[in-house]
Amino acid sequence: MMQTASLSLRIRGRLLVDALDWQVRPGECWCVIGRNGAGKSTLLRTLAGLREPDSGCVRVGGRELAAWPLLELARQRAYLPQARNDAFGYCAIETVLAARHPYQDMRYWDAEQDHQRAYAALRALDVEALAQRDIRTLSGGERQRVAIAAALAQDTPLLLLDEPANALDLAHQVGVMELMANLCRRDNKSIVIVSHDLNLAHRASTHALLLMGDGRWIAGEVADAMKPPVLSACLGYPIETVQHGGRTIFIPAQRSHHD
Ligand SMILES: Nc1ncnc2c1ncn2[C@@H]1O[C@H](COP(=O)(O)OP(=O)(O)OP(=O)(O)O)[C@@H](O)[C@H]1O
Repeated sequence: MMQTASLSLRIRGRLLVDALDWQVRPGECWCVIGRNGAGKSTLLRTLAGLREPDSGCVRVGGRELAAWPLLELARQRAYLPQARNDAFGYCAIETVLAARHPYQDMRYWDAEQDHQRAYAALRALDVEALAQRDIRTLSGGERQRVAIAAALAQDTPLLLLDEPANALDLAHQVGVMELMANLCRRDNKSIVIVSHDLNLAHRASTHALLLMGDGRWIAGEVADAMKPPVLSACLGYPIETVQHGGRTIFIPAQRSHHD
């Protein structure tokens, strides 16, 4: 369970998020939606504990972020940043094994289990065959999948993912989002995903948090929060939905030539 209480975020005097009171419960998959610069990545970094709130607080498991010893916090939440500088000369399996570090001081744990978890994560992201490859020789999408595998291998109840489907081909975009939805449903994980793809987000999420860019925010179940009028206001472009095969598809409205 993750909670924010009166969380406000500011950058250079600009209010990004104003007094956010929000709860992410086990089994919930939240997508975070907003325009470029609305504050999505800033929010995720704050939730991960990598940035101080400007006011208010973030609690994980009922305890304020700052009160968690780092190693213990690393067993609570995994964070996939939007951009990475992949380390020099490491192969894929080593980067995923590094995510097991928070468990290595635990006596009941052994290296064999770490290997199993790491390989299972690579398998879940369809990159097991690349385990021995130098990270820098991987394609952008392959590297992104290895990074997601590392977040998964960290084996935390809370996952914070900044645009995980970035650079992925269509099949892997769908696959990754389905994997996340399943982790919520099956394993009761809490997941927060920043996404610019409304259709992918809608398909995988139970809830949505809309950042309006001026501090205002809207949080709720997808059926309520992802309605065209609010989404259009949030993204600054008219959005329509069509129903297709029982699914809701979001499309940018056609503007006439006279607009
Ligand atoms: N270190 C920084 N110094 C100055 N301004 C910053 C810094 N980090 C972020 N910003 C600004 O804060 C705002 C929010 O940035 P943020 O990365 O959170 O947006 P975002 O919603 O994730 O955008 P995008 O959709 O482009 O990823 C932007 O206007 C950005 O330029």
